[in-house]
Amino acid sequence: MNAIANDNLPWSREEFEEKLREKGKGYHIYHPFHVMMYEGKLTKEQLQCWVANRFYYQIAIPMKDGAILSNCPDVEVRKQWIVRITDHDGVGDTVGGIEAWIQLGAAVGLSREDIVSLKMVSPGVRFAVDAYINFAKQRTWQESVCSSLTELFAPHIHQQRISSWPTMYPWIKEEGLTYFKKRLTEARRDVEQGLDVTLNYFSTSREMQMKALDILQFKLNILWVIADSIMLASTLDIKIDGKDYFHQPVINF
Ligand SMILES: O=C(O)c1cc(C(=O)O)c2c(n1)C(=O)C(=O)c1cc(C(=O)O)[nH]c1-2
Repeated sequence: MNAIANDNLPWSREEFEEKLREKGKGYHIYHPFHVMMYEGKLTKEQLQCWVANRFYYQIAIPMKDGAILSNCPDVEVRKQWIVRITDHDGVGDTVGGIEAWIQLGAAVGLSREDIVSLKMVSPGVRFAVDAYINFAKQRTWQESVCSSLTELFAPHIHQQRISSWPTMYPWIKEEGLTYFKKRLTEARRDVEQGLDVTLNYFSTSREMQMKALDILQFKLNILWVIADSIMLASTLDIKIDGKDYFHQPVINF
């Protein structure tokens, strides 16, 4: 077998997983805004801006997972996947991730209304998050499952916040960390399922494996653009007619 032919063979399951994990080099943990957050360099207003904007991602996740379920004919996959929705929405009296995120808002000094009104959400964040939901609506369920694999890298960023915030931002109330503590275990469980589906479905050819890497890159880009938009919205104080430029309603020309 010559070298060219070898290039076209699918990677082994282990090699493929390694390639997916290598994508972690582009995770938003390395975005300047998240680096500043970890290093304690954000102001209270910047952290509030991040919490209010990220809420738009939080409420999108169950809708994205609902879209995956609607495209998935496999009962066994659905039985596991549905837990992702209740993780965020809650079940009965058990508080879910969305409510925990509102509590994070309170811990950084935002009211419930500040958060749920979405009035602080920048257009760039809306655009990026909506692209994630649309991807899940339009693509096969396996491709959408693959796009969730940024969660491979999420426990690291959650752990960073749990470790650094008490020292770097002592003014944040302790309940603010509840969401991240909750996600540590949930994300590890989610990743096992997502990785298993991806390694099975995309392993039929090198071309399919490359497609999976592209999908993961698409999702990394979404997270990166969310951080870009939040950084811009929270760093620049641009006013037009006395109103914040980033929160302008529709402008009619
Ligand atoms: O705080 C973060 O940096 C971060 C990143 C990600 C991610 O990597 O997509 C998720 C979360 N948090 C998260 O809390 C969460 O519930 C979640 C679900 C998903 C997904 O794609 O289904 N990603 C993430």
